[in-house]
Amino acid sequence: MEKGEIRINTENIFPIIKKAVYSDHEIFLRELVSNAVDAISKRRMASMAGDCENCDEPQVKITIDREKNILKISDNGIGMNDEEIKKYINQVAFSSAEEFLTKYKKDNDEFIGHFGLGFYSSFMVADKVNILTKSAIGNSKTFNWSCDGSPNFTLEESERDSVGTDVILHLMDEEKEFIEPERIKSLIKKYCDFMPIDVLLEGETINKKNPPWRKQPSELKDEDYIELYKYLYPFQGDPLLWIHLNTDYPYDIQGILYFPKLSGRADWEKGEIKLFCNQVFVSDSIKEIVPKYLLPLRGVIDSTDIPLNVSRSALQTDRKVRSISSFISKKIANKLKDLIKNSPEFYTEIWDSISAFIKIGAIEDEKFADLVENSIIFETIINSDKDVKKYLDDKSLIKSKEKFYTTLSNYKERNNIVDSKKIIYCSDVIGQSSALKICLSDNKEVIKSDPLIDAQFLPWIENKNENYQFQRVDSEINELEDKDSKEIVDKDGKSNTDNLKDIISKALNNDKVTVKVQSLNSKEAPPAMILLPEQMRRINDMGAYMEQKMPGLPEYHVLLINKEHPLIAGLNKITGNKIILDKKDPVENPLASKIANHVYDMAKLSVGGLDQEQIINLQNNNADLISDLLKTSK
Ligand SMILES: Nc1ncnc2c1ncn2[C@@H]1O[C@H](COP(=O)(O)OP(=O)(O)OP(=O)(O)O)[C@@H](O)[C@H]1O
Repeated sequence: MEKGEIRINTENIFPIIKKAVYSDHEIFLRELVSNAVDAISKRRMASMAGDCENCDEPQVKITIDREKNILKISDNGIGMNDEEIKKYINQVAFSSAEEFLTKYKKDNDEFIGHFGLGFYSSFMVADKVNILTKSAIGNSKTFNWSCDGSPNFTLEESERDSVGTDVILHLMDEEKEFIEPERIKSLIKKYCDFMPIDVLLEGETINKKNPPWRKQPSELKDEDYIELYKYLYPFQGDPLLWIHLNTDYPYDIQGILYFPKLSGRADWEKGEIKLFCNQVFVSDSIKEIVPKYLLPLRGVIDSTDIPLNVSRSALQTDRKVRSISSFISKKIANKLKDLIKNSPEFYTEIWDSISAFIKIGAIEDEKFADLVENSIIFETIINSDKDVKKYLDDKSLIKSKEKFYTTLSNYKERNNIVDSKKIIYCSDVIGQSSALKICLSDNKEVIKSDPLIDAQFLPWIENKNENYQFQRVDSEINELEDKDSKEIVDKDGKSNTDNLKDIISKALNNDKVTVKVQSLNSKEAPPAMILLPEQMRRINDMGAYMEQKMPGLPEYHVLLINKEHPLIAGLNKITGNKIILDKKDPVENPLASKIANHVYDMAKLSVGGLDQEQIINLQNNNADLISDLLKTSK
């Protein structure tokens, strides 16, 4: 058996390291400034252990020499001696981070660089790079390392006034954009804003410092949170609410997440949270750090615990990332709990804007679902004319701007719902108004559902918890029977109800429509209504959803005839003699047939079940019917 060591041909691997690892040329600046910041942290760490002097004023300076086409990044950090240059610079993929952490026994890793590759991104923009460096430790000399992008370097003694490092980039002709102060200024803003250290360009500090998310929430006012949001996301209006993440256990995570005020559809794909590592901007398009349903959130997450890949433009998707992501969703769930408990009115004001996030989150993530169970609310419609005081005093209702809101469990408790009794909901106050009025006059409480998201969310709740059953307000109407109303029975034993059913069924001549006759004692009840039995309607809705169209009126439906209504009573009367006697063809009475069809069309019209052509027909038939009625009323 032969054993050996795999070797890498530097000539071939060098171009890969220089070009392939990083996608964007501009990130060389982020890498070099991060190295400078790390060097300053290392110097501070070493000085605390008494190994060197700390610098008075840590800073990173960027200088441009237009004539010579040189960009210089200088720091007053720890610097390097010749041995360290050979170890950390000449050996690719060798970082000093671990050694520092071990040597100075630091548990919390505050360094940005770990892979030992970042420095080489400078060869994406420069055809020659010099490092002029003087170590802070011992009485070190200054060294000048130079490399033209080939695997060959030179290292010689040199001069530098003080401790620290200059990285000198001789820019390629095609990368001359990086000699423009405005370009560098915008890169400093992008990558160095909120760094703990001043980054100067031509003597002027360019970066914003003191990130608010590093402060204690008690030190910040609402205005501070809003100001940061507006700085990060200009022209976006104020955020709805924010969550200040500020923990060191189990993860070191600082940050502020905002629920934006979204106009139109939420962008569920984009991911606009800015990721920082130790106050150094890493990326604004990292998606894995929050669960997918929270992607429309904005703001900042700053953590050294997030495992970045080499290019720092993506995450290593591992258990830790998943665990951080569920930690963040837990924090959000806790914030919602806190708001509903302590600021219920404010919560109802923002609820419409955040409910889609929360409901989709619950559907997608079981743990989140359990956490937000009692933070999911519905506007609820009650017949407050009857006993306003009772409702106003009811602690299980949230009152806000003349509206009432409830959680589902409170609804159940308030309405004494056990076993088979269902939660009644209304998805369209106008389209379902007849049924809604009847329910309210029967003292039922009706929750308002969102026609889009709840079409998915309510069946999901039923599936998850068999104690919850929902029924749309127009799926069936309880008989509001007038106890005194007497049924007249003819010689064949047929009642008014049977006769009406016969007459109308014959007149409609449509076996997909089930005619049901009931007494609806409510004053609000119309002569007839379309009812859509719950399961039948859901199947229809689902079909429409699959075909991506609006669910229309299902072919199969129930026509509920209210025999208490004067119109129906009248219909009964005019057919009383003729039709019941004439068993062969009960709709021989053309007026009765026209009235029955009119009643049906009006019921369909009120649920939006007539198309344009049918509406025109309705107008013609109406005119016809009224003419007939006028003839008979001479
Ligand atoms: N400005 C500097 N001052 C002092 N040491 C530096 C400086 N720049 C680089 N070094 C040393 O060179 C090493 C390699 O740097 P490089 O940027 O290639 O990788 P890194 O920063 O350690 O890791 P990463 O690839 O994750 O950025 C660093 O770990 C550090 O020891």
